[in-house]
Amino acid sequence: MQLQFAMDTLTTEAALTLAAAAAPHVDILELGTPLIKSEGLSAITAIKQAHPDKIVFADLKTMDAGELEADIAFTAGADLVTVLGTAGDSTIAGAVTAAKRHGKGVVVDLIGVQDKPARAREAVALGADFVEMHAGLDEQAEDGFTLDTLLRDGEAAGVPFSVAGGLNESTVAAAQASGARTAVAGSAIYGAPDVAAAAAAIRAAIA
Ligand SMILES: O=C(CO)[C@H](O)[C@H](O)COP(=O)(O)O
Repeated sequence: MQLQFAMDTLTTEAALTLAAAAAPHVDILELGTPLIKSEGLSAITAIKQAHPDKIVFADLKTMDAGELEADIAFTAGADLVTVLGTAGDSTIAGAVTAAKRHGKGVVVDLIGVQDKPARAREAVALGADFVEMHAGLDEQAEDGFTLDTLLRDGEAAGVPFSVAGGLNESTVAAAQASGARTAVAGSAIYGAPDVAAAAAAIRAAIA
């Protein structure tokens, strides 16, 4: 199972520090949406140049202009970009067109989608590499949030999926057991006092 580190920070400098600490333990370095909004495409280039051996994931959360937004992120150095599952099919298809031109990939983020298994199948039929079963930071803070629903949706989808929703050392094994191809961990790593140790502990839990 791949481990993806979501760097939800606001400066390229902070992201480079986080990436340097966690890189030995993770497969995918994700530039979180706030980082890309704060620093722009240059942050993607900086992370790819510092870690050419890692898969660089730009969490664009694209909702429109799929081909254009994906194209500029791939040109900047991204290997994977996200498009929202709530976007129209043509937006997903546009991003897939850009991905094919660059030899890169598209992930469809199902944050906020009601019927995640059904939209997951549609996204993969449109050419997405995989989908992200995702409960965002706000949803995680709501009363009654549980990871179980996400994991059940992943199992039901029948297509390749990642899981993101506050995964940590204690819960990541459940994501692996659900059949997820990738576990996404953000706050459990970047919020830890020892970033390298936190990434290593999550890796060890799914080794
Ligand atoms: O995309 C995101 C929020 O929209 C986060 O990067 C994702 O949820 C992973 O972070 P965490 O493990 O803290 O949930």
